[in-house]
Amino acid sequence: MGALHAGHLTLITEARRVADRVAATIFVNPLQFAANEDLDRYPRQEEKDAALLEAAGCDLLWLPRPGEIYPAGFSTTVSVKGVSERWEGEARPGHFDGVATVVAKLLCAVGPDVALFGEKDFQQLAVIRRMNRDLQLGIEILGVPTVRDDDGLALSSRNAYLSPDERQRALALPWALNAAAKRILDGEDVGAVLVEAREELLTAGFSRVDYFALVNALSLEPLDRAGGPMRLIAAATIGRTRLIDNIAVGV
Ligand SMILES: Nc1ncnc2c1ncn2[C@@H]1O[C@H](COP(=O)(O)OP(=O)(O)OP(=O)(O)O)[C@@H](O)[C@H]1O
Ligand SMILES: CC(C)(CO)[C@@H](O)C(=O)[O-]
Ligand code: BAL
Repeated sequence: MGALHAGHLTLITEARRVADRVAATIFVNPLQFAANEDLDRYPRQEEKDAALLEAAGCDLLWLPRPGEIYPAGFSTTVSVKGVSERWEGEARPGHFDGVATVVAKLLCAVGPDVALFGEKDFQQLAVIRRMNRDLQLGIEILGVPTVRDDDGLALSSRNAYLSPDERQRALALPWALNAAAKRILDGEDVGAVLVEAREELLTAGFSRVDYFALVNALSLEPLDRAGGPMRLIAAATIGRTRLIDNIAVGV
């Protein structure tokens, strides 16, 4: 969606390692924003982004206009059930329909062999993998580990909304995830760890925690005790900014 940072550029670097030619799209997709969300203020800097992509080794940039993607009369929705329903799906109703619809269109238009997405949007990656399998698009979907600032905050275009004070307080999110992961691996009660993590975020200055959950890393189903491939996922709001983050638990 643009306003590129080192996380996005890592997708290009990784793509270069696995493919001869690399294409990127920048499209702030209206379909995945609810009416009360930040579509209008989402940062846009297309010329700077184009230069960053070129320097990172991207061969082709497609910047579609909304009317190219959604011409008059557009009537199709791609809706992935199951894995999209909880967490972001609950907090942002309709969001994953918007994501799946646009990603299906972008992938069909570009026709890549491989497509790379960031693990920062962990549930989004799971939704796209499911769609790719269900629609038999035959694309190899690769997840790229989250790129963080030196102090641990996951890079996100939305970090630009944070005041210096909020930016400092936002560190509580990766800290709470890391602390909770250690405690779960140490065998502490999962329910108690998750409740305390929410409290830590509220104490640090987050006004709202949409979820702080231990999930199966493949199905995104909630876990009330440790076992199998595990991921901690969280979404919380500080000031006017909603941040998401996640980490692997174990391995
Ligand atoms: N810190 C990061 N590390 C790795 N990949 C990332 C990171 N941030 C975003 N990405 C990936 O880049 C792609 C484009 O994401 P998008 O344009 O929504 O950026 P974003 O920085 O996540 O923005 P926002 O936080 O505002 O949603 C997605 O596949 C996303 O998962
Ligand atoms: C996958 C995506 C490009 C769909 O608009 C967007 O949600 C993103 O950038 O993460
Ligand atoms: N980074 C996922 C896209 C969104 O938040 O709308």
